[in-house]
Amino acid sequence: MKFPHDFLFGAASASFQIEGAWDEDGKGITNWDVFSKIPGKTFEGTNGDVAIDHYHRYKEDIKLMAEMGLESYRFSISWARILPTGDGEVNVKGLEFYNNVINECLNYGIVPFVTLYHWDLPLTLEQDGGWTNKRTAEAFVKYAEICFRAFGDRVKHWITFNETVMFCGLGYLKGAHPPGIQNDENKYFQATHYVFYAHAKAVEVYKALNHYGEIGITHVFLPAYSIDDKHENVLAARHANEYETFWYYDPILNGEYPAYVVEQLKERGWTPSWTEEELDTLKRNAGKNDFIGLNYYQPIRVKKYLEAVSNMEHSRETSTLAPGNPSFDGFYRTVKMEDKTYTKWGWEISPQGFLDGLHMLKERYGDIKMYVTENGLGDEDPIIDGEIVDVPRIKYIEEHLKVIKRAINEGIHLKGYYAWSVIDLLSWLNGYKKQYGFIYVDHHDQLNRKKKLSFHWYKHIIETRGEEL
Ligand SMILES: C[C@@]1(C(=O)O)OC[C@H]2O[C@@H](O)[C@H](O)[C@@H](O)[C@H]2O1
Repeated sequence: MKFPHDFLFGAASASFQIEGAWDEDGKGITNWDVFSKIPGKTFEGTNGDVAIDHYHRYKEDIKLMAEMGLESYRFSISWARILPTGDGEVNVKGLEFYNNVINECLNYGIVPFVTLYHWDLPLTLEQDGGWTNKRTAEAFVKYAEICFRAFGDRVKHWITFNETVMFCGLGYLKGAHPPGIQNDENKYFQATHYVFYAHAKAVEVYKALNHYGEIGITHVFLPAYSIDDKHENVLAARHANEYETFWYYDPILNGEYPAYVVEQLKERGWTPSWTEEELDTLKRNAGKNDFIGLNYYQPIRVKKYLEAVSNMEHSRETSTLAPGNPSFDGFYRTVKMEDKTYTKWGWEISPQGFLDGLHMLKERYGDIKMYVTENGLGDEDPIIDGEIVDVPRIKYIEEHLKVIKRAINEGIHLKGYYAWSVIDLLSWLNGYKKQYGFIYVDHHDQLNRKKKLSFHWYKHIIETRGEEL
């Protein structure tokens, strides 16, 4: 049986990770332009100055996507190319670049699926408190409206934010992302709240424009499962799901925060300084979301943790989501299980964990449309006689597509799959070592592109609409 005719087979990227041209054509400086140049912050000192030079090679890259038969391309816009100072004057050359990318996609019949924020924040806003300052939320809404008006005649699929838990958690708890703050729970929860507020306002603005497209948000999907049936470990899994999933999905889809977390924040003095107007904005716009984007890579296996963790010392290594670390509040820790399989970076490979988690989401949020906006295998791809033979990636994606097809047959409202990533690109914490792409980039030979084995495999899957899976 084939995937439904309206199911989109896609692949994804992000501006900072592919574009380069960090200071070209009027682009403003971003938080990552600065943070990635602080010694020790990134793997082998990699930064986005050149990345894979997509800014100059986007026509070649999109042509390769068309050769793969890609139906949709998810990419992000760099805010600082559009508004170099975050909320000041528009940079026309920034609009021009993304108009060119969008038009190139449409020339090949590739559906553009645009992420407005994938972690690269204009530096002026970061320096003024970043997401802990309401100014940033208001600036985001201005930026979003400029993009809706500039591209909305051709872009009909919009994602406001990518993985809020990552840029807020790594920014204010682990310190592995800008602004590099560790263990500041107040800033962390405040930042997440202003992101949700900015999202709700942007949805309201988009709907008022009557562009007849769709808008949503992309969250990490990290379903937590207890390592066994012990009551304390089952409670630990509930706690993990409340803080890592429901805290993120409830304010978007239900328009209010999960009571379990709100109560505990009150007890611990971590409640954001939210206003009635902000909370009402969440409530008023929750029903206007057209979809939720899920970035699924792995579940987490948790057990109760019994030690105080205040002022833990974090590092890039403890921020890679590999199991073994305690939660920020010390309530649980993740566990590497003997009977599971893991990637080279210690992420569990569990298509079943995804299927079980999808049913958990449907139970809590109903029939909301969902896209898998990221899924893929980070690996060091084997090269045999000059060919990139990334069989593990083919197996990983194949198993997850099989589960997605099964989920659809079990009534889960899934409408598309975007592999991370369309092309090998710069990883925030892993430089160019952790590859995800269908297309190889040769950093030893002028960033030349080369089709991997998975490129030809995914092309076949798209052509046959996954009938054999
Ligand atoms: C942490 C990590 C990784 O490097 O494996 O997770 C998978 C993928 O998620 C994306 O949203 C990030 O933009 C991309 O860089 C990747 O980041």
